[in-house]
Amino acid sequence: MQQELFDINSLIKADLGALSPWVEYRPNWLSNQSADLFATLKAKVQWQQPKIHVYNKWHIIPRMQAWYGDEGLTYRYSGVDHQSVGWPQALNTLKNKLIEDTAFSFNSVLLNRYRNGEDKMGWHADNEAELGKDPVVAIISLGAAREIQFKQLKSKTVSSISLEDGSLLLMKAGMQSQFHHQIPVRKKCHQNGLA
Ligand SMILES: O=C(O)CCC(=O)C(=O)O
Ligand SMILES: [Fe+2]
Repeated sequence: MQQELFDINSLIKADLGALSPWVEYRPNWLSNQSADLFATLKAKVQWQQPKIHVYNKWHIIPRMQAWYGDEGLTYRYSGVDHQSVGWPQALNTLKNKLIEDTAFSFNSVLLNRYRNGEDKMGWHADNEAELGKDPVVAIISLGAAREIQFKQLKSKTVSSISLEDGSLLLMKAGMQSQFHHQIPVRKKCHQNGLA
């Protein structure tokens, strides 16, 4: 049976602002499974820290990453083509639960591991051609809570949501063309987070 996603309006009234038609947030989506999943992913995933070329300089990305997708898929991120080798079991189970609960389809996942509050991701939209036009993007968070900020490009309004351990955030169709998002530095956070 398809579960109703929580309406973000009823949960984060103060910060919601311009976001309400575009995102849905379910704080305890993984109930008590998040610690096991986090431990499995930390141990089993081949975490990488690629270098990217920006404004004529090479930078090592300020977080760890790994990508998985349906077999045969190629995905370009951080300037490198990644060829899919299929889904590890833990991620396949998670993907199936996501598809069942949201009734959207998902073909790949980018794992981002923030080792502490200094690790971050800058302003961007998830608008790579491989994701298709107006993609629906889900963010599943594990470990230490980190803030995600959304900037509406037209109004420049910035809204934020705390991504709690075990939460699911859905960015719905159309969002990527109207907002950018980022995971800013949080110097007081000394723990691991993964999304
Ligand atoms: O780590 C997150 O919560 C967001 C990551 C993100 O925006 C991305 O991978 O495109
Ligand atoms: Fe993103």
